[in-house]
Amino acid sequence: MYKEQVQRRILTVLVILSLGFLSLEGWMTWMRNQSTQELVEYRQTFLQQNLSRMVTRLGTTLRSACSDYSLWTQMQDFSKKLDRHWAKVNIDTSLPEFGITHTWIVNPEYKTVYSFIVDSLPEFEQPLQKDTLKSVKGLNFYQGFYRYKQAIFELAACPLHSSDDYERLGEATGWLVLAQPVGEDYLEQIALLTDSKASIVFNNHLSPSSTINNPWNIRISLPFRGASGQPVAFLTATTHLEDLKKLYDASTQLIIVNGFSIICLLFLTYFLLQVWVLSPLKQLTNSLDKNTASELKTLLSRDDEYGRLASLVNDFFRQRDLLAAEIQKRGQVMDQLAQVNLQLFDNARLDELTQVANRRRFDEYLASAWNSAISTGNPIALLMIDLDFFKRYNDTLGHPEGDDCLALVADVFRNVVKSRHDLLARYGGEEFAAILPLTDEAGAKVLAGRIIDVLKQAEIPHPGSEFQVVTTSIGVAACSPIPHQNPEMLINMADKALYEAKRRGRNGVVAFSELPKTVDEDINQ
Ligand SMILES: Nc1nc2c(ncn2[C@@H]2O[C@H](COP(=O)(O)OP(=O)(O)OP(=O)(O)O)[C@@H](O)[C@H]2O)c(=O)[nH]1
Repeated sequence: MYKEQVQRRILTVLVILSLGFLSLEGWMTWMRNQSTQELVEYRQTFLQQNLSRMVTRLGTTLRSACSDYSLWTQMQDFSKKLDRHWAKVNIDTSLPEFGITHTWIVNPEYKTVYSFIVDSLPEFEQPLQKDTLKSVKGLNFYQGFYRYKQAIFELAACPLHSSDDYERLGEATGWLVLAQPVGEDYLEQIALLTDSKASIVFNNHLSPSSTINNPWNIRISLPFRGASGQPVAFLTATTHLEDLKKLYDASTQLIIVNGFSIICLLFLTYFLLQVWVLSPLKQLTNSLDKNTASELKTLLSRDDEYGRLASLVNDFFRQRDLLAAEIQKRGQVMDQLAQVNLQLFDNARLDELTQVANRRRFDEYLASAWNSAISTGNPIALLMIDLDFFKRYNDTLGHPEGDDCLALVADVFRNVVKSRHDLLARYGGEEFAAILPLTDEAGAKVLAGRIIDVLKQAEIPHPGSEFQVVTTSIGVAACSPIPHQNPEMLINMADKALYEAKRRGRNGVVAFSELPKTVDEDINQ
């Protein structure tokens, strides 16, 4: 089974691209956060610096204004005008691009307020006069006395205008409010003057703070210090970074849309690769796997590289089929040739007249059976079969009849010598031989006797023979050969026995073992 490497590689590339793009997205997000953070910090710093500058300038100017403060006028009007929101005064300064709002907050709990104002306030005993506190160096001041948590405060409020000394801060409108605790008696004096007992709950009090209460709303408070260096008021500025927030949200959206688009793009890429590359590739490999061109049908109609490839594979299959048919045909021819060869081989080892094995086949088979007997230790026997008075047969009946007789006798012998291991051969002329592997002398003698009997029963007429029918004499020899002995020995033994059978009157069987001892010695010499 092969591995689908192409698909795996494409997926790997797509995964790497995804990771790359996601890293890019991460980097973009980080950069966005970083630059936003820098902008926020920049604005914060700017705000802080600006506030510091304002506090310094306001302090200087107020100090100078308060030093000229000599008349208490419009007290009653001011008291009436004050509402409970007086303590929180908005100053719209010149930072429109940042949308900064400043808020002055007076903290009555700071006793130092008094120490700041005391240098510049007139004596309390000084009679208050109307319309004298209208303007001091371009600044209008109002004053009131109020009660807060059992304490009484004197409050000075300074409206801020764009035309005043803070014009460098831009359009500045609102109030600066300062406070100092005062005694009951002082209040009573004022009440007498104003004919009213004013009191107000300082409920809009805010604690000074310097926080960024959310990323898009910076609030900074700076202390407004009195002569002794203690904070007497706080200038609070807030800026709403809506523009930055919009930018931030837009970039977030962009990053999300980008990420989504990239993922969609990668999926689309994979889909297209699947359709254009992998699917036809699979068809091709399937076709080659299944070893058939049937899978190539749809590919063959294409006019691109896959169509060409499919056509080449198709050609390859066709040529392979042709080649296979050719190989099969040649195989058949080879089989036929082998059969002919076998036939030729057999023919070369067949006696034409009698259709039994010829002398060459006899020699080959005897050698092979002999070696096999040596290696297995089994016995092997040999019959030498010689027709009796055959010269006379030829002489009386003619040579052609002699041939027919030999063929007839061979048929008779073949019916007797028919064991799978035995071989009947024409040894030469009118002499036959039978090689009998795995047979000892006794067994061989039995078979030889049967040959004699069957031939006699065949009753082939032989006018020249004293038996009147064709008969044969058989010499039998058998042994269990050992290495270095050769089959000629067995032939000689059978020959000797045959000679003895002839000598004893023919038409009979003589075994080599029946011969006198001297013959045996001759053979072994
Ligand atoms: N027709 C024919 N005769 C053959 C053939 N081969 C050998 N002969 C004859 O067989 C005869 C053998 O004669 P001999 O060797 O004298 O032996 P015999 O006449 O059979 O006498 P004994 O063997 O002693 O019984 C010869 O006359 C050969 O010509 C053959 O193929 N065809």
